[in-house]
Amino acid sequence: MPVALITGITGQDGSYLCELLLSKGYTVHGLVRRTSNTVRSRLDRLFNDKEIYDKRLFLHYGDLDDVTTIRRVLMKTQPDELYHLAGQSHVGLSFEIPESTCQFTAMGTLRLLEIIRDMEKRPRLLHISSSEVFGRPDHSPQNELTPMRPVTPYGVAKTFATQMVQVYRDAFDCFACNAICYNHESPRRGESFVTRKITRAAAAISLGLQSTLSLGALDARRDWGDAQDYVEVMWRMLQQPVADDYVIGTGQTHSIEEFLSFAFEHVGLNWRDYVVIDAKFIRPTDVADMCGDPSKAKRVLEWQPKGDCRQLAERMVDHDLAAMRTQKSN
Ligand SMILES: C[C@H]1O[C@H](OP(=O)(O)OP(=O)(O)OC[C@H]2O[C@@H](n3cnc4c(=O)[nH]c(N)nc43)[C@H](O)[C@@H]2O)[C@@H](O)[C@@H](O)C1=O
Repeated sequence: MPVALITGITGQDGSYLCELLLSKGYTVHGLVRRTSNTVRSRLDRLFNDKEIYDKRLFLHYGDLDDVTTIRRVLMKTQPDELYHLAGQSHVGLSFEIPESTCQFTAMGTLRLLEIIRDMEKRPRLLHISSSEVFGRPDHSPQNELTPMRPVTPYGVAKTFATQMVQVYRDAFDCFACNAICYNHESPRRGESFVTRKITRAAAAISLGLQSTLSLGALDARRDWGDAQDYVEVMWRMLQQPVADDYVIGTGQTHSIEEFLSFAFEHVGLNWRDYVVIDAKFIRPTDVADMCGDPSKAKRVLEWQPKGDCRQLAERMVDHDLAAMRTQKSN
């Protein structure tokens, strides 16, 4: 039975990946941060399945800046595959906390690479990189050869981590891959990211629970994919004979205004009646129009991005409506 270790298992991607690996017969270990909040709602379904939780899913406390503990967990679990998804992932927040963003996102990755380098039986490593590494590229769509020119603290931290993965692959022969992911969303998306903020607001406004939605700049365009679809491709990357980097996107972009329309139209409302611009959500620098070229992933990994953005937005609104209705009736 293959063994996987996931950092960031309680997040959107980590929880979907955990489900995918369990469905494929893996034993899954997850690294979780010790906080006073023990609610891990994205994993609830799995915790309630005794067969899985007792025998094939194990959580270990450990922070990315705690090398001793991470080394101990790696030595104890001896994973075949290590999916490194943890880190400070909010771009806007990275302007407020650049040091800790770099500590976790950049240095955290280097620490993992250093431990793997010393291991007798090295796990295959998947590092989740980001389209933010491209910053303001001079061509669109971007692919694996597009130069990295980040413009945000988060983008800089991800660039460091991505390039370290390449260095450890080349210099030390580690099986280490970068999944250069564009935005990917789902009903499990964190509530401070723009898509989920919008779908929750559309649901809440339609139920009379909220009256306005405060946002920052609305002109950016993003290549929004489906998170569940993206974890499948992460797994495929580690099944290849050779480690490599892949751009993971849909090749299509939408503006925030379009996403607003998808979500609000679904509940019969016009977003223009509710959105207010609040300067506190406008970033000092932002990437404008990000579009991924997934040709290599399609060709080598035989992967086809699924779904469209309107359907994704509608699915998220439906989820938020259902959750709010349940809460309201309790
Ligand atoms: C690929 C990349 O994808 C994500 O980063 P992101 O693209 O920054 O995602 P977001 O949802 O925070 O912002 C999208 C856009 O929406 C604008 N925007 C307007 N008003 C609000 C607003 O009120 N909140 C937020 N969050 N954004 C807003 C904001 O300025 C930006 O232009 C992360 O997963 C990251 O980890 C990652 O790797």
